[in-house]
Order: sequence, then structure tokens, then C-alpha cells
Amino acid sequence: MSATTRDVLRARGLGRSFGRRWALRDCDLDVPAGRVVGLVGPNGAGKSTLLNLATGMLTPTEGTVEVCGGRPAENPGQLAKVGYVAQDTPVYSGLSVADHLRLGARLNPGWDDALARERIRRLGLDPGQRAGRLSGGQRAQLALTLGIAKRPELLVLDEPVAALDPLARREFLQDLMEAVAEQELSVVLSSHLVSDVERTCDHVIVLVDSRVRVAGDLDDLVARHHRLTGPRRDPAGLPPHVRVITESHTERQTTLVVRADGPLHDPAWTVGPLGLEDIVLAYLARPAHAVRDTRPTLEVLR
Ligand SMILES: Nc1ncnc2c1ncn2[C@@H]1O[C@H](COP(=O)(O)OP(=O)(O)OP(=O)(O)O)[C@@H](O)[C@H]1O
Repeated sequence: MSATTRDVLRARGLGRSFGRRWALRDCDLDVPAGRVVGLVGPNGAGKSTLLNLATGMLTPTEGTVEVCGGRPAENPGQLAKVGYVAQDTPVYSGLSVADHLRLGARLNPGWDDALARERIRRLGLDPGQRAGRLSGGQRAQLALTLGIAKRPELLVLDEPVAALDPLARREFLQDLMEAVAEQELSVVLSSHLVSDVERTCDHVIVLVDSRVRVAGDLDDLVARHHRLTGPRRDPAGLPPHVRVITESHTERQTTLVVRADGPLHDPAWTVGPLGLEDIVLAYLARPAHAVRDTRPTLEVLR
């Protein structure tokens, strides 16, 4: 089966609670292979929980999750398929850069030593340097090197650039995109920075308040979401293929952010384009009661 028709991540009714609180709920996802997926959402939305479920670090409270066709971490073969760089890009501070590569080689059957050494050389990291003495950006690069050299089918990165300055962030993401282009690799990365996601990712999942609010290919999301402005009116009159995400009204004017699954012909509306940031902010701004009322508003665009 071709890499573009497989799903690297599939969730059905996936949920995880801690005590009585749900960190993730009712999560249905189909992420096709070959994508760089951006997982965005505010603090506490459930991003790390979803990534930990996908990598087998957590078990579901309800529902199921599959990565690369199997249950996460169910056997060594499955473990080899998935690389994971957890939040804060953890490394062993007492071990040198070279020790990390040796450890990677020992632990990973598909380890690509030439790739790892070449990356370390290109990044200018001293193989003898202890990881604890590296800067935050260098540690992130070392952790990414370990993840890539493992040659996984899916690389999962939890806020990999959070601690990096803008230049280091750009270089890190550039590096990641080069690795994706060179290898047959799918990536899921979480980030608070929509601009980074817009630049790096071709598939987006927006998670708010423990629920997936919208998921789909970036181009498709942008093509289907619009800003409508026009004389003040009740949006209830819109055709059924147009779903209102947010609405605001002045005395004379109505402004809507909508998702339209068909043409918008009504001449009363002026239709304007939206960038990913506008779309994400619209879903984030949607009031909590709407999240509950519209559980099926999970919108998966393929
Ligand atoms: N081990 C845990 N024990 C108890 N509650 C937890 C645990 N892990 C996560 N939670 C709770 O689950 C919710 C989702 O947390 P999660 O870390 O998945 O969010 P996040 O979107 O990754 O947030 P951030 O952007 O701040 O990293 C939060 O309310 C959090 O407090």
C-alpha cells in the first residue's frame, strides 16, 4: 500500500481521564501517512495527553488508538516504528553527544549511524560534549537527531521548539522539513505557535478543552473557511452547508467566520479569505457551551 493512503495515526472514541477530569475525550482522528501534522491548542487542551497515548506512554481510559497499523508500543517492532521527542527534549545530562549516539545504536534496530554522525557534524556539536552542558537549542537538536536516526515511520514531537529563540526555532523546523523530505517520514508535532505550524505543517489538528475541534489538510482548511461580512442579520438563514464558527454583530453589520462545504452565492455577504491563525483563533474563541452542544462539530477534512 502506498505511503500516502495509509493512516499513521487513527483514534476512535479515544479518551483519557486523570481522576474525574478528562484530559482528552471523544477523539476520532485519521491522519494519513506522509504528512507533517501540527497539533495546536491552548495550555491544558490535551495535546501532550494525545501524543502520550499515541506513543504508548499512556493507556486509554476509553476508545482505541493505532499508530502505523498497530497498538502503540505493543511490541519491539511497533516501538521501532515510532520516534518520540517528549516535551523539554530530554537527554541524559551526564552522557556525551557521542554516548547518546552509541545508546541510540544499541537500542534501535533500524539505527542510521551515518545519518546521526552527519547531522551532529553539520550542526557543529562536539561529540565529546556532555549533554548537560549543551544549550537548550543544541539539546533539542540532539534529541531530534536521535529521533530521526532511529528511522521511524512516525516521529512525534511534543513542543520541540518551545525553548528555542526565533532563529534556533526556524533552523530546527527547517532541519525537520529537510529530514521529512529526505526520508519517508510522517511527523506529528505540537506547538503553541500557529505561525510555525503554518510554515511547517500540511495537516492541522486543533484541540480545545480536551476535544478535537477541527482536523484536516491545511490547504483544505484554508479553502473552506471564510470571513463573511454584511448588513446585520441572523446567520440562521445561511444554507445548511455553511456552518458558523464565530459571529459578531454591530448595530449595522454582522461578521461571521464560517466553514462552507459548498459555494457561497448570497450577494449580501462580502466573502474574505482567512489564514490558519484566524481559523485556529475562531475555533479557540468558540464558547465552551458550543463545544459541548456541537460535539459532532468535529470536522475532519480529507
Ligand atoms: N499525569 C497527570 N495527572 C493529572 N492530570 C493530568 C496529568 N497529565 C495531564 N493532566 C491534565 O490533563 C489536561 C491536559 O493536559 P495536557 O498536558 O495533555 O495539555 P497540553 O495541551 O499538552 O498543555 P500544554 O500546552 O500546557 O503543554 C490538563 O488539565 C492537565 O492538568
